[in-house]
Amino acid sequence: MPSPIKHRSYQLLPLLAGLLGLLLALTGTVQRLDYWFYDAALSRHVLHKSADDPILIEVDNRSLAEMGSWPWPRELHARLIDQLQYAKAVGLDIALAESTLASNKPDQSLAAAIRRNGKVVSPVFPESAGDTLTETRPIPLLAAASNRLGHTDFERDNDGVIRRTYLMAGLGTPDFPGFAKAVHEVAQGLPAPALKLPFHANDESWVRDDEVLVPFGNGAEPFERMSYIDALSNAERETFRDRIVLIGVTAAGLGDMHTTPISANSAGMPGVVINAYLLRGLQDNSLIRPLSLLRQGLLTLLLIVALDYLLSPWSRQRTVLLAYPAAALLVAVGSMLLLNQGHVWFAPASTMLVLTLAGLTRFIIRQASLQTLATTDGLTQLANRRHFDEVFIPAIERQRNAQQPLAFILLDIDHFKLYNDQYGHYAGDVVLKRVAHVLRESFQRKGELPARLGGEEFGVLMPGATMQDAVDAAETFRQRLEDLDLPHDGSPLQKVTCSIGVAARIPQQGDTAQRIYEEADGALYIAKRSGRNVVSPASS
Ligand SMILES: Nc1nc2c(ncn2[C@@H]2O[C@H](COP(=O)(O)OP(=O)(O)OP(=O)(O)O)[C@@H](O)[C@H]2O)c(=O)[nH]1
Repeated sequence: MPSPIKHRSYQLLPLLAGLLGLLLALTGTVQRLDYWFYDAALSRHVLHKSADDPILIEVDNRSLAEMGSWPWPRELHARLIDQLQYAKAVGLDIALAESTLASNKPDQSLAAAIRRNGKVVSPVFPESAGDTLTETRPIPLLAAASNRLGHTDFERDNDGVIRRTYLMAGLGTPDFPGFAKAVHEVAQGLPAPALKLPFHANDESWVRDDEVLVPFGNGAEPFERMSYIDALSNAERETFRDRIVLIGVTAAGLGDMHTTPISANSAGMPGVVINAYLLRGLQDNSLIRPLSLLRQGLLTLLLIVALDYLLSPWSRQRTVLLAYPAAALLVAVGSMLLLNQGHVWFAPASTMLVLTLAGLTRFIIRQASLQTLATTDGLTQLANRRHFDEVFIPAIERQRNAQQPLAFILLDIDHFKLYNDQYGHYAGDVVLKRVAHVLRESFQRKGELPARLGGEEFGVLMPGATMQDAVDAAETFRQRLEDLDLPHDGSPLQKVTCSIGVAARIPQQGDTAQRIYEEADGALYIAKRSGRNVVSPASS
């Protein structure tokens, strides 16, 4: 069926837009955008100091310079732990996974200090040993003396930056609290849990649960730091009263250093500092929770439905084109506000992408349907006069340049006024639709364009057709219409028929649409005069 719409390719655009979206999602571009938004939002988040903030005792370069190279004797750690007897909780974020070789006296003295203190949390983390994944814990003596163990596992995002961790994790089952959570539990006075047996497994993986984003902030670090060597001084004992203390390695090159959103351009952030931020988040309830994919998807859907509702059909195309990207921008701003005010992370990039694509799709579909409306006759769905002229005029030019023929068929229903008078206007409309249907069926070749030119007058453009071709095609159509036997009492044949005039030739200089139309109209007039229901070729 010849289409009255010129740009059917419009309808492919939503598909292409969808594919582009998929590509952006698959190549990780969307995720990178989310990271960018997240980091930008965090950089607007300023943290303020509070009395509950942990104190960090750091194995820093100064302590190393004064106390000798690492590892230090365990008796030294025992001394420090004794210094912290009045602390609310102590996170000993130092790997003590190997026994001292010479004798186990140092281990015993550290274990005794840990036990005396009673509020020490020690670290556990996953490590692969060949094909096997193991939990690396402090040696059993120290693990047993600790109040509890906490895992120090952070998740590295695709761009290598640490933004999130899990409050629970473990081999096979996630039953170790995160290190900061464990320290927080001790500070809250929760009873020490029973120590689980070490777990080694070939087929178990490290399982994570309860995802949170670390509430890093911009500006000055909100917690105090103290060199290990200073913390050993008796004068400092009172400093730690009722405080949460984290002990860890911060000297460059010695401990674990991680890239974080606020340390991306510097040397990295020691694990113990990340834990301090986490602990702070736990203390003042400012841990950031990511919105689940399901909720995020539902919210996106809701947004699209709401926008669709607001942009009801009468809104202007420009509004549609601008509204969706504007909504996408609002989503970005909203997600930043939600992060800073509500401590919830709504990763905006995919929603923004979906909104933009939805807007583009809606715009394209509306554009296509507007074009259909502008080029189609509402009653018969054939091309309208305007569209017919748009095609007719350049076709004349083209055929003239190519020295190829062109035919124009003009047809008019016979005694249609009588039909309307007798059967009513509505029945007349039905006849017009039937005629249009037969026309569509009769002129299906490439380039042929049947159209309703007005009232009960139809035209067909046949580029490439000679007079003989066009007269034959017109005759076939005339016969088909007659064969429909649509009753028409006012007609001598008692059925609906039409008269047809045909103009056809290789267009010459000076040939215009008007001239060709008038020729066909003259032939149609002769057809009417000669008794109707005939095809009459124009004599040019
Ligand atoms: N039902 C209906 N009738 C229409 C429509 N457009 C035009 N007409 C009618 O078509 C009729 C055309 O009548 P005329 O031009 O006098 O010609 P005719 O009665 O067909 O007579 P001949 O053409 O000489 O055979 C008029 O009665 C118009 O009202 C339409 O959209 N629907």
